[in-house]
Amino acid sequence: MTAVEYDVVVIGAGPVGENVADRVVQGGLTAAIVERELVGGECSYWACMPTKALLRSASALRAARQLPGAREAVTGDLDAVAVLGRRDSFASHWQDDGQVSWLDSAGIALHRGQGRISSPRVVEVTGVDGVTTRLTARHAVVVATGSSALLPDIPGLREAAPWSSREAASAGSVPRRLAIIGGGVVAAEMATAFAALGSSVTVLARDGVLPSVEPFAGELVTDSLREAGVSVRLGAEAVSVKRDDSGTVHIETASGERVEADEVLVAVGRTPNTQDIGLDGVGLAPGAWLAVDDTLRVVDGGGWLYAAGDVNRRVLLTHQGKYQARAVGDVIVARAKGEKVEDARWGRHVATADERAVPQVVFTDPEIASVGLTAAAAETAGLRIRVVDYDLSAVAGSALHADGYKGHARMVVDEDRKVIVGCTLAGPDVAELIHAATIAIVGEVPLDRLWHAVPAYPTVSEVWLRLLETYGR
Ligand SMILES: Cc1cc2nc3c(=O)[nH]c(=O)nc-3n(C[C@H](O)[C@H](O)[C@H](O)COP(=O)(O)OP(=O)(O)OC[C@H]3O[C@@H](n4cnc5c(N)ncnc54)[C@H](O)[C@@H]3O)c2cc1C
Ligand SMILES: NC(=O)c1ccc[n+]([C@@H]2O[C@H](COP(=O)([O-])OP(=O)(O)OC[C@H]3O[C@@H](n4cnc5c(N)ncnc54)[C@H](O)[C@@H]3O)[C@@H](O)[C@H]2O)c1
Repeated sequence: MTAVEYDVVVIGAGPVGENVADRVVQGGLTAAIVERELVGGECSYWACMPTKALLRSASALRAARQLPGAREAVTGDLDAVAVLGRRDSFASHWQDDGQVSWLDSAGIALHRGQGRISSPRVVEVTGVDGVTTRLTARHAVVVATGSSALLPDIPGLREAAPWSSREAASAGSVPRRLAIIGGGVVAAEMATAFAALGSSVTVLARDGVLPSVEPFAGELVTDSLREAGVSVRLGAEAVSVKRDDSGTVHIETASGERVEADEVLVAVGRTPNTQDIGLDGVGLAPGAWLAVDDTLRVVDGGGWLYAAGDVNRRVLLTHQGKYQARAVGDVIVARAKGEKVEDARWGRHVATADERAVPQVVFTDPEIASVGLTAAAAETAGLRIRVVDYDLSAVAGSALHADGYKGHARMVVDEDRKVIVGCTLAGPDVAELIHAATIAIVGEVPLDRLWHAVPAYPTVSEVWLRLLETYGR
């Protein structure tokens, strides 16, 4: 067995692992990264990038159709083959050469294969050829193995060969009929995409559509999916699934409804990739999410084991995982060099924004851009809040942006501190607006001062002025 020593060994070369390794190398340490599939991870090939590529052309087409003059210039329907082709290039045709070159240029050593922790600070990598390499980390091992789609225990589901988000994101053709089990982010985005691409889509949304965002946002998306011809069945729970000999999938719900489809996509959440990474050898439970302390060190992990990104379950989003990666990389370097660890709230070595300042954009029609707490979450957290709502279509910039612009904005104010703790914007092209709210929340900018942040006229951002006026001075 070959044996190599590095300062830091990272398991998983998704966006998070790559950023951890880069950060420690920039800090003057050596790093190796272990990857069993493609360097770049879920986000690059089966999640963020391909799904957003699937959605973007339809969104541009909708925008053109909402404008007289442009509408008349649109002479055909969405070209599904061209959309899938553009998606292929955004997934780099499922080749990772570009990312491997980047690792090289960043000075990070790549070991391909399944990584398993065999003893403290030791990772064994088994390649496809069965050859094992032993990597010893002088300072730290970082688990950045991400998550996989969860398959619920519904009779017949596994045998029916369902799609997970991977098959949806990388689909080579558009099924005539697509059924989706789940109503969360993946379900809402993929229903939007495949309906636009020409599928007849049915969504079985047991717990509602986008139940974790403000209720008005989920309602707007539900209405618009229905307008696009999607059958959205709220409260419907799939209880049995069967694929017959002709390939048709039959789904039965708890209330006895029956749905037929050519493919069924299961989108009911994620499970951590920790089943086969050697956790039992260091006294941790295989298959469990990895709990971490404020500096992202694994609880009961001996002090040398860290976990960042999806696998620690703090936030299952690329940008937030990369934010954690910067903190982890820096804290490993600080500890290795005996430097001061800055672990107070908002310190350099902690990911404080994970708690209450996480932005997310759901690329549905309308887009849902949110950051921080919903009104319900703020109340559950015991905050004394005031909810400020504004009709986004009443803003001059929105009316100009598209005829019949439909949208809504909500700001949640902590009345004791007079700062914003949450914001949700629902409307066409609101994605780029949310960073202003993120800054206000992270910066804890007092409302009195926000009055002096004047949005340009006539932009959709003027909703900020309207929200403040509605709140009152
Ligand atoms: C359909 C879909 C769409 C999404 N869209 C967005 C979006 O628009 N914006 C957003 O912010 N987030 C989005 N997400 C979430 C985002 O994809 C994840 O939060 C992100 O990929 C997490 O990054 P990660 O590095 O933690 O894990 P991953 O990207 O899962 O990478 C982990 C890597 O570790 C490797 N690995 C695992 N175990 C081992 C092992 N034992 N040995 C070696 N290698 C191993 C895997 O092969 C993988 O390459 C989406 C998710 C899905 C499912
Ligand atoms: N644009 C984005 O930022 C984006 C896009 C896609 C995915 N993601 C990330 O990927 C993660 C996974 O997305 P997801 O949609 O799979 O999970 P999710 O947690 O967003 O939604 C899963 C939904 O399935 C429901 N559910 C759970 N078990 C069920 C069952 N047995 N039957 C029916 N419904 C059930 C849940 O109530 C929930 O609403 C999310 O956490 C999200 O952060 C982000």
